[in-house]
Amino acid sequence: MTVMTETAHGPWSATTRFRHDGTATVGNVSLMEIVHRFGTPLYVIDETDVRLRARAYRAALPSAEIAYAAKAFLCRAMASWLSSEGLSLDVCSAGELAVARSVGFPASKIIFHGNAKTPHELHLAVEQRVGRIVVDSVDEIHRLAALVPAGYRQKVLIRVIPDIEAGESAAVRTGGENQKFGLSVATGGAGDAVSRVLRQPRLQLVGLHCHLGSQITSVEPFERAARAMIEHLAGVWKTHGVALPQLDLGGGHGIAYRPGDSRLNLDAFAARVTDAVEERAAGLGLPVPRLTIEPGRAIAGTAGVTLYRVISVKKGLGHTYVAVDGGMSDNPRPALYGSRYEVKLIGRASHEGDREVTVVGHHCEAGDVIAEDVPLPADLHPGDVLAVAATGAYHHSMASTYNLTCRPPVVAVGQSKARLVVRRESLEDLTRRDVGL
Ligand SMILES: Cc1ncc(COP(=O)(O)O)c(C=O)c1O
Ligand SMILES: N[C@@H](CCCC[NH3+])C(=O)O
Repeated sequence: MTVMTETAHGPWSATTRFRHDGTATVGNVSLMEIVHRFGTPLYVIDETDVRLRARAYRAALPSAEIAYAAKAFLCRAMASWLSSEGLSLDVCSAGELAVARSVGFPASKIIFHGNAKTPHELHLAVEQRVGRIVVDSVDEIHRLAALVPAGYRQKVLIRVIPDIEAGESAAVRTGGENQKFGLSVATGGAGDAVSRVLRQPRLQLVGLHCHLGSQITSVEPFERAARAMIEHLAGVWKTHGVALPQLDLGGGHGIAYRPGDSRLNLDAFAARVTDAVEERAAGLGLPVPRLTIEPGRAIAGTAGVTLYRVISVKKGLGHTYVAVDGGMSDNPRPALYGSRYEVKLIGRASHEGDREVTVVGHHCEAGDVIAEDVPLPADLHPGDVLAVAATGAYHHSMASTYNLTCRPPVVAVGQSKARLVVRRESLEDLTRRDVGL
């Protein structure tokens, strides 16, 4: 008898497969076997998918620097995969820096971001000789310069507000005026920062940075940003006689969360953004800068799957609620951004038709929803296991201990084996962190 195999893709990782008998595998490893070994809720991360995406970026933009945005998801395993794939790393906290450095991620390939880096973070960044620090305020310039020892010059980029906004929801659009990131060209703040950095003998300005927002599925705003940023680089050249060699266009590349969702087309992005940079630079007689891009979600997102156990199925007046053993503490995105997900029953076949249900979490909050109005088999019952797609980015990294819930572990799958890379938080972790009464 042949067992029908559906190749998954869409929002699922490159090696995810579903069979009609209910078997689901990632990298040839059964997800139910992972559940039996490590319990639920649990994040699975497909190492092959991460590596394939890292390679796709390097192949599409061979002369650019690809700096993975660690905020999407970072653990020591992830940092070592990215390092071995030759990527650079965008970090925005001492914690991300520490995890990356703990596996020997080269400091020279680390870019340190943040709108309010603490003095301690700046100190660590300089002490560890990170490749570049992205200046995000005028206040930061003298604070940073004072930390740089004699005989050393810290390379910096300046984050400029491109005044181009894009992204899934207002909460993740960061390229416009009147938000906390970057320096405004319109107010003269960006120009002032350039002059101040150029006057600091211990700082070396190597380029400009911008970031539009996140979960952007159209190339057009990136093309516009590329042209605008080349104009700003030309402005620096005209005013100060310095042709800055680098242009960092940030991240924000969108992925599909559900079948049929659009996502950013990487090849179109590469071709059109490269053309926009080259054409505009040629038009202004400016040397073409080297591009850096900082994709986070587009590298980690589809590599992740969250597995939950169903605790109860409750029929309400309108909706049927399927409650699982996780929720907004492992996935706050529906509550924060109204994000929608693809959910599948795994581990058994169902011959019942689907009905629309709302998958909710176990937290003490009405907005604790994982997936609203999703089709799932009508005979779903407690004990069933559900898989939620595309949870590799901004899930583990945004997890909380709300209701004093233990954060789930991360299990990596690679070379046909599953291994624990981040352990499950324990009740002892939660009680021992309190040090006084
Ligand atoms: C400066 C910067 N770079 C890169 C990213 C990564 O974004 P994404 O995961 O959407 O690619 C972000 C977050 O939006 C960011 O703020
Ligand atoms: N946390 C957001 C993305 C923010 C990107 C960081 N600037 C999300 O889950 O979609």
